[in-house]
Formats: sequence, C-alpha cells, structure tokens
Amino acid sequence: MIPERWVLASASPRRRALIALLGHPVEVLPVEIDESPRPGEGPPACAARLARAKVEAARLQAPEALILAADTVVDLEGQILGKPADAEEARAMLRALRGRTHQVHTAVAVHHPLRGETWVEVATTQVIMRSYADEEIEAYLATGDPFDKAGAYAVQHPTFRPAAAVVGCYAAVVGLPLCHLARILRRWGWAPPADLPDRCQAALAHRCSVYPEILNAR
Ligand SMILES: Cc1cn([C@H]2C[C@H](O)[C@@H](COP(=O)(O)OP(=O)(O)OP(=O)(O)O)O2)c(=O)[nH]c1=O
Repeated sequence: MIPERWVLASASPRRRALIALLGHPVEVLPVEIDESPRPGEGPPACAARLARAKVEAARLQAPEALILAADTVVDLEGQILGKPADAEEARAMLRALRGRTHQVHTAVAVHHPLRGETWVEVATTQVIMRSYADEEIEAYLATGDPFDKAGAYAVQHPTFRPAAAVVGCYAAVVGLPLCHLARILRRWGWAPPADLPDRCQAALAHRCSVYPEILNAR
C-alpha cells in the first residue's frame, strides 16, 4: 500500500515537470536546508545526505504523506560545484568544465510514512562537455539561466547545449532519476503507467534511457 498523498519537497520546476511523468498527482512543498558539503564528504554521499535532509524537513509538515526529494551535485574530479553565487563564479565553473568529463550525482529520497522507511538512491551520470567558446559562455550568462543550476549549466538549455555526450541517466542530470524513483516506488506496490518509457522519451527529447530492468526490478 502506498499513500495517496504525494508531496515533492522541492522548489525546482524541472523536478516538478519530471515527476509529473509518473502520472500521480503531486503537491509541491519547497523546504530550505543548509546545502553546504561537509568536510571530507564525497560528492555522492553529499547528494544522498541532502536529499534525505529535504525529506526530513518536509515530513514535519506533512507527516502522513509520501515525501519525495532530490539533490543534484556536479563533481569535477572530486570537487563539488554548487550553484554559482554570481557571474564571475559561473564563468569560472563553465571554463573549468569546458572540454572535460565530469560526473553528476542526483540522489532521490522517498519516505513512506506507514512503513516508516526512507529509501535513498544515487544516480551517477557522466557528462562530456564540448569546447564551447568564451563568447558562448558570455551569451549563456546573459540569459540568467546558470544561477539556479549546480555547476552553472543546464544540460537541457536549448541554445547553449553544453554537453557533447551524456553517458547514463539524462533525467538525473536535469534533476530527477526517474528509473531509480520508479524502482523505489515499485517496492511498495506502485505500478508505473505502461507508457512511462514513451512519456519520458517524449518529454526528454529522446535522451532518456528508461531501463526496463530497473522498472521491472523488485
Ligand atoms: C547539472 C544540471 C542541474 N540542473 C538543476 C537541477 C536542480 O534544480 C539544480 C541543482 O540544485 P539542487 O540543490 O539539487 O535543487 P534545487 O535547489 O534547484 O531545488 P530543491 O532543492 O528545492 O529540490 O540544478 C539542471 O536543471 N540541469 C543540469 O544540467
């Protein structure tokens, strides 16, 4: 049995759009937590801790609901790139990422109130950036898009298109690994809509790799 009321503890419009693909109504309840990494904490562990902390914060406000939250961390050779504070920092991040491969870790956390369980999974995706020009960086900064994005970029941005290739889960880079989430929910008896893979492909411009084995796993 899975609760009827689902609450997404997130202010991210990307996460709201992605979770809507599951076909279940979701209330949005943004929470504020301290997102600073802890000394010595690895990037995947940081993402997992923050996703869990967002769930914990929302649980206090909706104790009877299924709570969902996520956190995305950009990892350049072990260094965490968060959201840039200003244009200078965004420029520096985009230059550091240019022409190189980095990893994006997105943790999804889900709390089931009746079972008293919280599951957390981390999806790690490799992103290979193209060698975009300084002028492209400046044009992208001028759009204002980088400032609410980890690593100062959106892989899905329609004109900047910073990635040459994405290896792994594309939806996780955008903010929510749908396969991992579906796998957690299936454990509690939720049945994904039969056309979920088609919906994901259509919404993510055919870059989504919905893994049948994850959707079907117990
Ligand atoms: C790398 C990358 C990140 N992002 C976004 C996803 C997340 O919204 C954001 C990472 O910051 P997060 O702290 O994970 O999320 P958030 O603060 O936006 O939302 P909330 O905590 O309320 O859920 O960056 C993209 O949209 N595209 C990308 O390619």
